[in-house]
Amino acid sequence: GHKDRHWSYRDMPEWASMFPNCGGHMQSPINIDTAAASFSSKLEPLLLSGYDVPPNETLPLKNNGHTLLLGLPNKMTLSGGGFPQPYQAVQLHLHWGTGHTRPGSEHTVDGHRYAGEIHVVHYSSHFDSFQEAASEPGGLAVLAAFLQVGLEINEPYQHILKHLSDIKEEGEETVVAGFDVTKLLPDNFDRYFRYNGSLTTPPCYQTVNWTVFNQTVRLSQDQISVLEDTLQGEDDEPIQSNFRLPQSLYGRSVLSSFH
Ligand SMILES: NS(=O)(=O)c1c(F)c(F)c(SCCc2ccc(C(=O)O)cc2)c(F)c1NC1CCCCCCC1
Ligand SMILES: [Zn+2]
Repeated sequence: GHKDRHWSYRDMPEWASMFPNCGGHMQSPINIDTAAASFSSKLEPLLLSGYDVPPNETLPLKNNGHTLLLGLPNKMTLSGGGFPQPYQAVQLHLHWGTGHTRPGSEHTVDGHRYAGEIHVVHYSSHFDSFQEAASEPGGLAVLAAFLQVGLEINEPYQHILKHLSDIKEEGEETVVAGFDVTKLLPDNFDRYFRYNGSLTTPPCYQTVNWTVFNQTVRLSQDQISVLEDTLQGEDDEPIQSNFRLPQSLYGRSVLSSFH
């Protein structure tokens, strides 16, 4: 109910009654209709600096009951990309499906749902904190890339996935050695979709500048299965299909940085 403000993907229809933003008209995720996307020459290549975290530094990795959260140093800066100002990283997390039969990306492209999706969450460097930025339009920026099943093991993802058995239970936390976080993203920073939307879970703040890479990331089937079968959330239920359904555009347009 209202007081405990706790939510789950099962009670997605109730989110708007507990968190008013979730019922707004600029919600995420969305289905990206590639034919309806309009090219914008303002969408220059993304510039990521400070993402190569030295191995002698550690990053916190937490099972927060909804996903795996990797805490990021806010020296990691996102700029270029037609952004009005630079953004600083907060955390990254993943969304996935169930039993490699039901895929779990949040965004879909021409109705296609991918196996999973990575989100790197940032806040505008105009503000001193995530919370402050979260209440301003464009205050937040999330980089999203689709995870697909490929034939090879993805070593950079293994750097995180190898720790999941240590944080099976909700609330458990461990640390991973610093590494180049850009290696979790596609290598083409020039081709992406752009639209204004929201966080995809409560509190659903409608202040997110979304960037969805056109190129996907490939993980092995085993790696996707580790993601789907390891972490447990509330009452030891496995965390699976932790994605929100697509939201209406209500007239919003999706831009693309490429023809
Ligand atoms: N796709 S998304 O970016 O909206 C998103 C999700 F879909 C998410 F599912 C999540 S996880 C749920 C929110 C949450 C819960 C607990 C903790 C903690 O114990 O530290 C942290 C966060 C999640 F953390 C995020 N990103 C968060 C959104 C809400 C809270 C503010 C933190 C940064 C962005
Ligand atoms: Zn997310």
